[in-house]
Amino acid sequence: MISTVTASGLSLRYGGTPALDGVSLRLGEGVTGLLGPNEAGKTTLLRVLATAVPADRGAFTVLGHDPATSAGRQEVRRALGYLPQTPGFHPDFTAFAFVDYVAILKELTDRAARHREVRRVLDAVDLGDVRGRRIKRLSGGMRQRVALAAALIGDPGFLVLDEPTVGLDPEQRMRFRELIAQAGEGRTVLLSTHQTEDVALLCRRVIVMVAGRIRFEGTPAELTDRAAGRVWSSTERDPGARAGWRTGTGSFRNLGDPPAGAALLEPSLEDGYLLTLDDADAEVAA
Ligand SMILES: Nc1ncnc2c1ncn2[C@@H]1O[C@H](COP(=O)(O)OP(=O)(O)OP(=O)(O)O)[C@@H](O)[C@H]1O
Repeated sequence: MISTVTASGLSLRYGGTPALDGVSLRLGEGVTGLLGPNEAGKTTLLRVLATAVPADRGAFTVLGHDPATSAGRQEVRRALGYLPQTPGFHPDFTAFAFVDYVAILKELTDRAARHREVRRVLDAVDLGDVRGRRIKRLSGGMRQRVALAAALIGDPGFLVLDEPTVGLDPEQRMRFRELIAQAGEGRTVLLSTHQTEDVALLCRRVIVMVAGRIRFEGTPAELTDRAAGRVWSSTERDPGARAGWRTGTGSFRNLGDPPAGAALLEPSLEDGYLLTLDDADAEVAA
């Protein structure tokens, strides 16, 4: 993998709590999923990489630019498209006016060329027909697409997406996944999500963060493999399981170290993720 984004030893404390605790990573082209429980530090990592907040320690580069200097920071921002967790829409703006406003901030000064670019990104997210509609009259899924269009302005080489599929219905989520997969062709995308299906279906690589640290980095198949031979079914809750839940069929799905003769099940990416979190807890407790 050719690295397009590299980070080493990124740390950031809010008061006494480390939100990032020595994060080192390498990203390449394609979509990398960022999974982790609430408060793991995912948003903080994305904000640091998007140069919205500086780290206390550590360094990173984006497409060869080092944001430690103001000239480098400017280049990183030029190369960046950022969809934050809560996009700051002005509800009375039309979709076109909002994306145009972002395009102005991204230094697209020629009006005609800028308007062409705004139409291009709105068409790319299938909002060409409603570009004149006010944002307050758009559905939640459409608003997310407006935010994605804004992030795509200027064809950035590094796209940072913070939980873009939250609150979308399954059909909208599927459509959004397609758009993100398309966006991942030829550029580096870092996608924070709580949806393990998002990662299984569209990510080339996956990072799991727990308590400000990276606990896993690899392919979705490697994360799934962590649960190989560690998922089994039983008719009663297995007290020896690290985690277990009743499924729709009434049987229990158990994770951990199976008893002899257990009925092993095919692992999912979610199983691998849950066991990675549990292994991390065990490590902290040890
Ligand atoms: N601006 C801030 N001021 C103080 N503490 C903060 C701030 N931003 C984040 N934190 C703290 O840093 C830690 C990491 O938060 P962060 O939002 O990065 O986690 P997250 O993994 O994105 O969580 P979620 O999945 O809930 O969005 C948390 O303990 C959070 O309370």
